[in-house]
Amino acid sequence: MAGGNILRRRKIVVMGSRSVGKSSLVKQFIEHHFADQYHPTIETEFQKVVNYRGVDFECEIVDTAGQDEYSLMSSKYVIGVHGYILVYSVTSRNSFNMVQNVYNKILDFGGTEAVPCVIVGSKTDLESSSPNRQIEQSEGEKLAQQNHAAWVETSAKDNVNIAQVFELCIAEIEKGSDRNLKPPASEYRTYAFIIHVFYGGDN
Ligand SMILES: Nc1nc2c(ncn2[C@@H]2O[C@H](COP(=O)(O)OP(=O)(O)OP(=O)(O)O)[C@@H](O)[C@H]2O)c(=O)[nH]1
Repeated sequence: MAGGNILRRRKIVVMGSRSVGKSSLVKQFIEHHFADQYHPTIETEFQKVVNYRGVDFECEIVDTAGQDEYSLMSSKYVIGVHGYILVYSVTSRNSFNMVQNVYNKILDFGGTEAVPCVIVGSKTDLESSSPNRQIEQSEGEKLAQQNHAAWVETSAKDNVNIAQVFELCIAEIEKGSDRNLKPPASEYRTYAFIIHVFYGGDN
């Protein structure tokens, strides 16, 4: 391998309510542009190499369609995923509440107590115009602390803190590898199956 570098692959899923600016965040990061028009996302995957502390991480970034309280968690957003970016708009209380809802569903589905995560308050450029800010910075920080997550506010329109979101996510993922977290339930099931096959399950 050139220069002895190991390319580390990391899968990151971007979730949150509809229209909070998930696609705009990802597109600003990958393609360096912002569009005012709203086109609801189906689901899109992007690849980008993120350098964090001198190490290259090949990131697969999944931009999801947006969730509401009735959305069911899918295994494709849990199995093989290393970290999450959970987005709310600072102009929407509903979207802020949805972050905890989505985070809880991820934990329930994975059977784990925490996942590497960055909580993002988007659209800060709108705070001085209409609609005004509904979520104070202190509320965002508190939510992140309660969930052992990182937190940052962004504007995709003004390109504020966009790259930081992805660097923070890698940082949380790397921190997570030291946290000695309980493996997800799906892994327990795999271990149980292997033990059953190799050592017999009749005793
Ligand atoms: N002013 C401002 N508008 C933004 C910002 N980010 C996104 N928007 C606008 O908000 C609308 C929704 O943005 P999207 O990026 O499509 O939101 P999304 O979360 O991907 O939406 P879904 O695909 O429905 O989940 C669009 O009209 C964007 O132009 C921002 O930082 N500032």
